[in-house]
Amino acid sequence: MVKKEFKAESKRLLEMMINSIYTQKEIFLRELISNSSDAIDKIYYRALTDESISFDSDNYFVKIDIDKENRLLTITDTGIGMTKEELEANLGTIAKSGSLAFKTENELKDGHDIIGQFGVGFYSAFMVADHVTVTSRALDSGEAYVWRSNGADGYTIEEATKESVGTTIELKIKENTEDESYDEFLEEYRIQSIIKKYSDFIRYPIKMDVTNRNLKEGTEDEWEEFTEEKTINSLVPIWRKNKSELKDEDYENFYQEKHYGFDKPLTHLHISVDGAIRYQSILFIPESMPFDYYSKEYEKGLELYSNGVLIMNKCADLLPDYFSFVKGMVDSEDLSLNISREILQHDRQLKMIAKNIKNKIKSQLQSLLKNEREKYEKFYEAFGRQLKFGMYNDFGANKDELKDLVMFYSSKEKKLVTLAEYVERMPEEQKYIYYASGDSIERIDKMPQTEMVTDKGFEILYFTDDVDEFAIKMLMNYQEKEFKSVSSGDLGLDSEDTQESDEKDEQEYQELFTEMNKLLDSKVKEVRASKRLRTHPVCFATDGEVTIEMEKILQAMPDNQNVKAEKILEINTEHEVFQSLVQAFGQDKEKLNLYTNLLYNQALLIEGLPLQDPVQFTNDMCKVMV
Ligand SMILES: Nc1ncnc2c1ncn2[C@@H]1O[C@H](COP(=O)(O)OP(=O)(O)OP(=O)(O)O)[C@@H](O)[C@H]1O
Repeated sequence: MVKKEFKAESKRLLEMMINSIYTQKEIFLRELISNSSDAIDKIYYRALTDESISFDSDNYFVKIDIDKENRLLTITDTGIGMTKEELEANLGTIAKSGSLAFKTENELKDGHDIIGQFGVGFYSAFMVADHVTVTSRALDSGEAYVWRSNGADGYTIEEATKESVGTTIELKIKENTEDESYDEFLEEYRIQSIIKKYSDFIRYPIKMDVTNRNLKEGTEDEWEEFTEEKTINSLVPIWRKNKSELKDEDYENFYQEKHYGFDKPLTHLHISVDGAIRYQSILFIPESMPFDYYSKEYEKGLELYSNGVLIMNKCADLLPDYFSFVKGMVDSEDLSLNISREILQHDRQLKMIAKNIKNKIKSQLQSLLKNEREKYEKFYEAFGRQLKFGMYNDFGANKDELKDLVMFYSSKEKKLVTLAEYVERMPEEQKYIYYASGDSIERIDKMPQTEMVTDKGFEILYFTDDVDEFAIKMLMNYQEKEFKSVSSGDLGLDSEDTQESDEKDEQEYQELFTEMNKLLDSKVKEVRASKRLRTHPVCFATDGEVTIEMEKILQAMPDNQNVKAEKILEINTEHEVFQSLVQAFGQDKEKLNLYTNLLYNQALLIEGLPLQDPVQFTNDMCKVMV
C-alpha cells in the first residue's frame, strides 16, 4: 500500500490544526456534520431529476456513535458518498487555497488562532483526533474505499467493504495531555450539547444512542440504565423558527456554521414575509471587512433555498452592489427547485424578493444609525466606501437611496456626521455645504483654503476617500443645498464690503498679477488676490468641475485622459510676503521671478502635488537665504 503525501499547502494547514491552540476545538463536529448534511442534499437533488432514485426521508440521517473504551467517535451519513478519486481529490488537498495565506498572516498578527472560523472543514478533525479513517461508498458504485491518515505524514486509500451508500468517519480521539483534555469528546452529554449548539437547524436527523435511566420495576429507589436512539437536533431550520425563540448567540452560531465570515456579525435581520411574495431570510452585516472584499475574488450574493433545499450558493441578483457586504440566505417556496441561473435572472418573484431585501437592509442601517450610533460607525468604517461607490456608480442611479447613509468627518464635531446633521446645523446665512479634500484629516486641518470658511464659523466636511468628491458631484445637492469645495474659485461667502475692497485690490495689483502669470508661463489659469486666505501667503483655487484632488485620482488611473484642474494661484495681499512681491515688481524683475516660482511651488507642496523641478526649487530657496 502506497502512502501518499498531502499537497504542500494542505500539509501546512494540517500542521496548524494538529498543533492548534484553538480553544474551540469542538467546532470539528459542526464541520463534519455539515459535510454529511451537504452529502445528503446531493442525493436529494439527484432524486429530483433522476427517477431511479427515490428519496424517502426516513432513510437519510446522520448517526453519531461513541466508543469510549477504544476512544472512537464515529460520524456516519447516508449521503452521496465518495469514489476513490473523490476521496483523493477532496481529502488530499485543500480546496480553498486563498484562505491559508490569510490565516497564517493573521495568526502572526493577532497572536491567536483563528482556525475554525474558516471553511477548513474536514481537516478540523485533526484538532481532536490523531487518526482519521473515512470509509465511503459512492452512489452508483458497488465499491467502497477507505482513506486513512494520522495527519502528519500523508494518507492511504484502500479498497474496503461497506454495505450501503454513504460515508463513515471514524475519529480516534487524542489522549489527554497536561494542558488539554480530549475525553470530553467521548462524553454523550458533551457531544449532544455541541450538536444542539451548532447543528440544531440541520434538515436531516442527527441520531445518537443516548443513555437513560428508569426506575427498576417493582422498586422505588433502584435505577436501571438503558440506551435508546434519539434525534438530537430539532430539524427546523433557524429561519423557520420564531424570532422570539432565538437569541443573538443562535444567529452568531449560524453565521459561523455557514462560514459567512471570520468575524462576528455586527447585526442580523430575520425576515419573514407572507404576502404577494413569500420568503424567509436571515441576513448579516459583518463586523469587519473580508480580507478579499476589494479584490476580484470577492463574490457577492446570498444563499438561495427553495423550500428548504439549497439551490444556489451565491445568488448575486439578490443584492445590489452597494450592499455586497451583506451575507445570509433566502428561502422561498415560490421558487422552482430546478430553476436555471439564466431563468432566475429574469424571475419576477426573485426580483420582488431582491427589492424587498434591499429595502429591509436600508431600514436596518437607518435604524442602526439612529439608535446605535457606535455600531453604525463601526459598520461605516468597514463598508462606508462601498456606499459612496454606490452613489457614484451607474451614473448616480442609486444616489437618493444612499444619501442618508453616508457620513463624513466634520471640522466642527471632530467625528463622522451625516449630511442631514450638517444641513440642520447650517446657520441661515450659509448657502453651501462646504467640503475640503485631502489625504488625511490632519492634512486637511492645515489647508490654507479652509481659513476663510472656518473664520466664518462654518462647518467643513473632510473628504479623505478617493471616491468622496466623485460621489458628491453625482449627488449635486442635499436638501437643496449645493456642495462647494473650499478651493473653488467662488466660495459664495462675500459680503458687499469685502467684495468692494477685493475689487480694489484686483485693479491695483492687476499688472503685478499679469506679470506673475506670464512668469509662470501659463502653468496656472490666473494669478489673483485671495479672498479666502487669512494667515497663509498662498494657495491654489480651482475653476470648473475638476478639483485638484480629482486631478490626482484621475492622473493615477491607467487610462487617464490627462485631465487637469484649472488652477488659480491665489495670493494673500494682507501677508507681509506680498509687500516683497510689490517691491520686487517695481525694482527687481529677477527677484519677482524667483518669488513667483517659490510661491507657485509652495502651493503645489501644500496640495501634495509633485514639484516639476525640485532641484530648481531648492536652489531658489538657497538664493533667498544668502
Ligand atoms: N461526509 C461526506 N460525504 C461526501 N463528501 C464529503 C463528505 N465530507 C467531505 N466530503 C467532500 O470533501 C470535500 C471537502 O470537504 P471540506 O469539509 O474540507 O470542505 P468543504 O465542505 O468543501 O468546504 P467548507 O467546509 O469550507 O464548507 C467536500 O466538498 C465534499 O465534496
